[in-house]
Amino acid sequence: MTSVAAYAAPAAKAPLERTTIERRAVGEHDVLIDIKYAGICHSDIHQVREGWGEAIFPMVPGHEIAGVVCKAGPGVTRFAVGDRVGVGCMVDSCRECDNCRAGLEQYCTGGNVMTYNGVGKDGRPTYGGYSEKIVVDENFVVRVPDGLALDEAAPLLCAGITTYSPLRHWQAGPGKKVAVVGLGGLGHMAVKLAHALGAEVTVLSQSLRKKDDGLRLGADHYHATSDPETFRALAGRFDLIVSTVSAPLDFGAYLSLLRTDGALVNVGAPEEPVSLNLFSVIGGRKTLAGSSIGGIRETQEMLDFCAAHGIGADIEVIRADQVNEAYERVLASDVRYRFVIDAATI
Ligand SMILES: NC(=O)c1ccc[n+]([C@@H]2O[C@H](COP(=O)([O-])OP(=O)(O)OC[C@H]3O[C@@H](n4cnc5c(N)ncnc54)[C@H](O)[C@@H]3O)[C@@H](O)[C@H]2O)c1
Ligand SMILES: [Zn+2]
Repeated sequence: MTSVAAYAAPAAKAPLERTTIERRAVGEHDVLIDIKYAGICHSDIHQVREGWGEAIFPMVPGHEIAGVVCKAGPGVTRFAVGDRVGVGCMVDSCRECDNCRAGLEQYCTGGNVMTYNGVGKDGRPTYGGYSEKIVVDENFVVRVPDGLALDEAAPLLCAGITTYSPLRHWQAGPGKKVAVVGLGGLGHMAVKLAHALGAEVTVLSQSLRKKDDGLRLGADHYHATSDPETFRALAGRFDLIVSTVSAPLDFGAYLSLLRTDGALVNVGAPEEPVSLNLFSVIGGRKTLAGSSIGGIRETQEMLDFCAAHGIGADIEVIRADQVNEAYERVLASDVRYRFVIDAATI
């Protein structure tokens, strides 16, 4: 066991504070990662506040981890000391179910191990990326390509893969009209990725406040959802809508923007249920779907795609002692577009 410094919430809704946690000894197939940067995802805030239900405390959040391998177990074959690597939302899975075998570890039916707020195969709680070091099985570690800076790469490990996976699955590309709802951490990555995949991209944001940013990120069009005219003008327009909003939405209104056979894929994870008049999917044979992060193989594919297209996240690097303030700013939609903790300040 190794003691490392970390930022943890001691109880639900409590501010995060500096503390010390134990990391397991580096096993046969493990790597020890010197964490350089950890992104702040809205999911961290949902969980620290127990918005998704009972959670495990103390909680060290953080599932957008970028760092450098500083030790490798004797059985490690894919990584060596000095390699630049990333870890996302999962650190293990059953590895035997159909989904794991298909590279869809995020849909593991045997129980996967989340990077934090989970229980590891050793029976101990898992602690995430707001810490100096982490020990992870090499099968749940991905390589950060040389062209990507580690600070801009960290958010790709969740915000990047969560938007890349549905864009690929629903075949965003040339000739497709894609809308992105919400321009936060996930939303700004969805815009960059959909644009790089060749789709025509529209941002649907509450106001026009971030319009210049949206166009710079790669959007072709930008509309305010607070303006009822938006829903009249864009009715029946899109092949695919990706909603990244962290609060409940009127999905019926957004479904009306799809063309026949279009799909609205929700990746936002609001704390409250939503209701829907099912006539919104019956007319036009529409799909309302969800999607969770992405598998390990697809996460590597996404990082390679980002490196090939020069895509990183737009970030604001902060000191670890600014984390509570950053949470308030995320909740107030005051982030452009991801806070990233400099782990050297932990
Ligand atoms: N499905 C997954 O695998 C997965 C992965 C990561 C995050 N999430 C969830 O996705 C959500 C977004 O995460 P994030 O880190 O991007 O959060 P964020 O706070 O950075 O972004 C959310 C954005 O939605 C905007 N918004 C809020 N209400 C809106 C509305 N009515 N219309 C349009 N925009 C609105 C906010 O202003 C903000 O820009 C969270 O609920 C998070 O838990 C899901
Ligand atoms: Zn996340």
